[in-house]
Parts: sequence; structure tokens; C-alpha cells
Amino acid sequence: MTAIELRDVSVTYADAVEPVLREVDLSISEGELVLVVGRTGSGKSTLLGLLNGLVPYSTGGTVTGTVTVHGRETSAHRPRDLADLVGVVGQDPLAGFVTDTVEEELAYGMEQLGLPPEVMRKRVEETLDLLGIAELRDAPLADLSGGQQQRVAIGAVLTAHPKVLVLDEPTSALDPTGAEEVLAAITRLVHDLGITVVVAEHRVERVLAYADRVVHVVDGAVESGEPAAVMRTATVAPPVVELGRWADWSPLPLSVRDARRLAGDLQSSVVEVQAPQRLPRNPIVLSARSVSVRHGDLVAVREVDLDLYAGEVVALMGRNGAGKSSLLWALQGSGRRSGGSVTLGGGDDAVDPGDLAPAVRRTRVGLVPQTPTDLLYLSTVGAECAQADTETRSAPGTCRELLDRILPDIDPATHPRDLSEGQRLGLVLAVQLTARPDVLMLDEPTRGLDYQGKAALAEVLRGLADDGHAVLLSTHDVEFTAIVADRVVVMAGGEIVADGPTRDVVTSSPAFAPQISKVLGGGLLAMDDVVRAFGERR
Ligand SMILES: Nc1ncnc2c1ncn2[C@@H]1O[C@H](COP(=O)(O)OP(=O)(O)OP(=O)(O)O)[C@@H](O)[C@H]1O
Ligand SMILES: Nc1ncnc2c1ncn2[C@@H]1O[C@H](COP(=O)(O)OP(=O)(O)OP(=O)(O)O)[C@@H](O)[C@H]1O
Repeated sequence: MTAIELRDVSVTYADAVEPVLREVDLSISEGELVLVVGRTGSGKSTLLGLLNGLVPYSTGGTVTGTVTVHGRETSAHRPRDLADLVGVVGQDPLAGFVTDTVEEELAYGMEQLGLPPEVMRKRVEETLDLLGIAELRDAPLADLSGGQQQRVAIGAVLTAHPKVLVLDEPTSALDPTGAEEVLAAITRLVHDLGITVVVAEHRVERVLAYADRVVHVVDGAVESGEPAAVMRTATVAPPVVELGRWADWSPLPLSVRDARRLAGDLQSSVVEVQAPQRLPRNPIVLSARSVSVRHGDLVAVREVDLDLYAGEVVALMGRNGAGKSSLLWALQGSGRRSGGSVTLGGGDDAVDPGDLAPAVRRTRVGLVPQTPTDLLYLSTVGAECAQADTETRSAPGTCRELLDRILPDIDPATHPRDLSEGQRLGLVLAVQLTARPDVLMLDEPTRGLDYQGKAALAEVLRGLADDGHAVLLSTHDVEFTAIVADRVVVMAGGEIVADGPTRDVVTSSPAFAPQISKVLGGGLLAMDDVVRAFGERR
């Protein structure tokens, strides 16, 4: 049975010269799990938005052709009249919340459908367990960590048992183990209830092994087929696929398991290629002693000691709710701190960032928040960049140059609101990087970025570190950590439980080891290491 049918669909946004999607034909069967991939800004969210009429209903623009979901033409219904059929989780979970607490949010969709109270209670309990958030049932949504919010957002649509589940980057805020659990739970629904799932994801490595089919969005067109066939030439490729292409393996590996089967002779020629990693011991730029953060009764950060050195990029990792964001904000000086001291700089210039005026603080300790959109308030990309240059007394064009390095070709006349999620993040990153603060902190800075964008961001951050700055980023993206970080600090339950050179920390951890390390071992972390060890092509 066909669940979703797109016939000759084109989408053109207002003021755009070219359609973002052009004459798309796509048919998805009931019970399929379809993974949508493509470069940042290629049109994945647009494709997803067509499935419940959000495009064009709330985005504007012109749609031609027909989109049918279980026989209902979406253009003839408002998105909320399709809610019983299509459940959608957007890229920003907080934006979609309508109630105040976890339990209310999980029940809301079912109330709208008028389900009996006993059914609602049962499904709420099942979903709390399924997503591992039972202890949060009474928690206010606004107080949850990013990953906790993402779980609730997924749960809120699951409880309504829609026939079609649409998820836009559902794992971007989830810790690696949590992402696996959530995807396994979703796959179970596909198998047991015959639900159709359409998921767009930049961390392709997390979802590829679960996908029945891959839809690749490129240059306004949509290419759809068997995962291995589409991934052979797709514009985005996770590390195992890149490894398979590099080694010319057939069939193309889609998972670590596939790759290990094919890697026999390569594995045996991997000698411990890398010398033990040593961290630079430059001057300390920021020093924290016994820092604690309480939110009411909850101790989110417990007596943490941490030194950041000039010249290093440090990745802060750990489960959802471990206390990473709380620590970043406390170190930066604008967040809550219930105990301990933070010192920025040394000697006579040493200062507690909490004592600095906000305008000065920003130039010394920058923080790119998890939902960075709040930082944009001008009406064009060009104006945001010009403002960043002026404020930081940088040469005109500095911000734009940074943006072009991370994501080229964004039209300066675009309103930031009309950018895709990744493009918006790219703009905020460029704005913050223009300030070149002594310490730059970033909270989960890769949402919406494709592999190329992440590689470019890594290069920019490395360059900043090489110029004597320190970078501290909180991330669940193990592949990004592998290419960017010198050092990894792991938090659990508000405390630091591991701290050391990236290779030492991640390769010994099943949750944090990147794909290349899992396949080849030998201290290799990313494709760059493979190429360095074995050459451009096998
Ligand atoms: N409401 C809108 N008005 C005008 N242009 C838009 C609007 N929404 C998206 N666009 C443009 O359409 C293109 C595709 O955006 P879309 O969000 O579909 O991309 P995406 O592939 O989901 O991106 P990402 O990987 O960053 O999530 C982008 O160039 C974006 O600037
Ligand atoms: N404003 C707040 N009020 C009450 N509790 C909060 C608040 N902010 C965070 N918390 C709680 O503090 C704990 C740590 O949250 P924090 O956001 O620091 O974690 P995190 O490691 O950054 O998580 P994630 O990886 O999901 O972003 C969580 O249990 C969270 O629910």
C-alpha cells in the first residue's frame, strides 16, 4: 500500500529565483523507514514539510503538483487536520511545545484526538519508558536539557500513533547511546505497527543501518533507492561510506559491522600509526575551581575543576542531562553558579567573567548557545555580518568570509528567518567567530551542518586555537569530535569522569569511538588519518 505519493511537485519560496524542489515524483510504501539526506540547505526540511502541509501553509511560497498521504491530498487540509495521520517533529523541539510539563505534552496530541483517558494514561506510561524519561514526568519543559526536550518532542507525536511519522534531525541533541535507543524504538514501531517513518538526518552514520530506503535531495531533485546504491554517489557520506568508496569495496558498507567484514587486510596493515597524543601545555586561559551549579534542588554541576589552555580545542561530552550546558554557561559568566570560582586570563589581568559587563564579556568569552537563533535580529544576512564586523572592529568582510568558509553561496539579501536550520547556525557561528574571543564556547554546534560544513567549521576552530585562543565545545557528535578536538572531557551526573587526549578517551569508549576507529583501530579516528596512513586511494 502506498502511504505517501508526490506527483510532479515543485516548491518555490517567495522572492526566490529558483524552485527549491523541482518536479519531484516520489512514492513511499506503508511501513517503510526512509532516510532523507542532502547538503545543508538542499531542501530536506522543505520535502518533509510538504507531508503535513506545513509547506506552504506556514512557510509561504508556491507549491505545484500533488502530495497525497494515505489518500488525503495535503493541500486540501490544514496541517492540524492531518495530525491524526502525520506526526511531525521539527528541528527545534522547544518551538513545537504547547503545554508546560512533560506529562501534559505527551498527552496533548491524544486529547486533541479525543482518546479515552485510560488509553491516554497507558500510552503516556509506555512512551515515558520507551524514551527513558519516566523520572521527568512532572518536569517543566523549559527546564529540560536539549536532549531531554528532543525525547519529549518525539514522544509527544508517538503517543498519537500516527500512520506516518516525520522526523527532522531527531538525533541531533541526543547522546550517542540515547540516539541508538530512540532509533531502535522507532524501528520497533515500524515493524510492529506498520508505521511509515520519514527521517531527515545529517548524522547519517546514526540512521543509515536502520533505513529501508534513502532519498537524496540534490540540486532541487530527489533521487531515491536502495541505501547502498544511493550512498555510492550521494553528496554526503558518513565515514564508513567514505572508507568504502576510498577502498572501492563492494557492496558498499553502511555500518561499522559491514565495514569490519570487508576490512580484513586493511586492518592487518594498520600499525599503531600515531605517536601518543600529547597536549600543548601553553598558558592557562580559563581556570575553574570547584564550580557547582544548582537548579532548585537539582545539582547539575558538582564541584568541577577545569583548566583550558591556549591553543587547544576541547570537546565536552556526556549523556543528556549530564550538566554540560549548565557548566558552559557558568564558565562563561552569564549563567547560574552556586559555588566555586572562575578565572579568565592570568597575572594582573585575571578576572572573573561573571564580573565583566556583558558587552565586554562577549569579546573575551563567547558562547554559541544550543538554540542560536535568538542571537539574530537584523533583517538580512548581509546586515548581520556587517554589524558583526563593526561591533568587533574587524575588517569589513571578515564575517562574510567566515560564513563563506563554513557554508558558501548564501545570498546576503536573505532574511535570517528564511534560512535553513544549518544555514542559520552557520551565520551565528560566523558572527560569533568574528569576535575572536580568548575563549570560545559552543553548545552543540553542528545541528543542520553537513559533513563538508563540519569539516570547514573544524578547520576554522583549529585555526583560532592555533592563534592562541581556547575552544570548548559541548557535543554529542562523535565524528565531529574526532576531527576537531585535541582533548575530550566527559561529564556524568554533574562531575568530570574522564579528561585526556581525544584518542585516549574516545577509542576506549563504545559510545564515543568514531566509526573509523571502530573499524580499523590503531589510533585512527577519521578518514583524514586513513588517507595520511595509506594514501589518497587504495
Ligand atoms: N520559509 C522560507 N522562505 C524562503 N526561503 C526558505 C524558507 N525555508 C527555506 N528556505 C530556503 O530553501 C532552501 C532549503 O531549505 P530547507 O530548510 O528545506 O533545507 P534543508 O536541507 O532542510 O537544510 P538543513 O540541512 O540546514 O536542515 C534554503 O536555501 C532556504 O534558505
Ligand atoms: N533552568 C533549569 N531548571 C531546572 N533544571 C534544569 C534547568 N536547566 C537544566 N536543568 C536540569 O539540569 C540537568 C543538566 O542539564 P544540562 O542542560 O546542563 O545538561 P546537558 O549535559 O547539557 O544535556 P544535553 O546533552 O541534553 O544538552 C538536567 O537534568 C536538566 O533537566
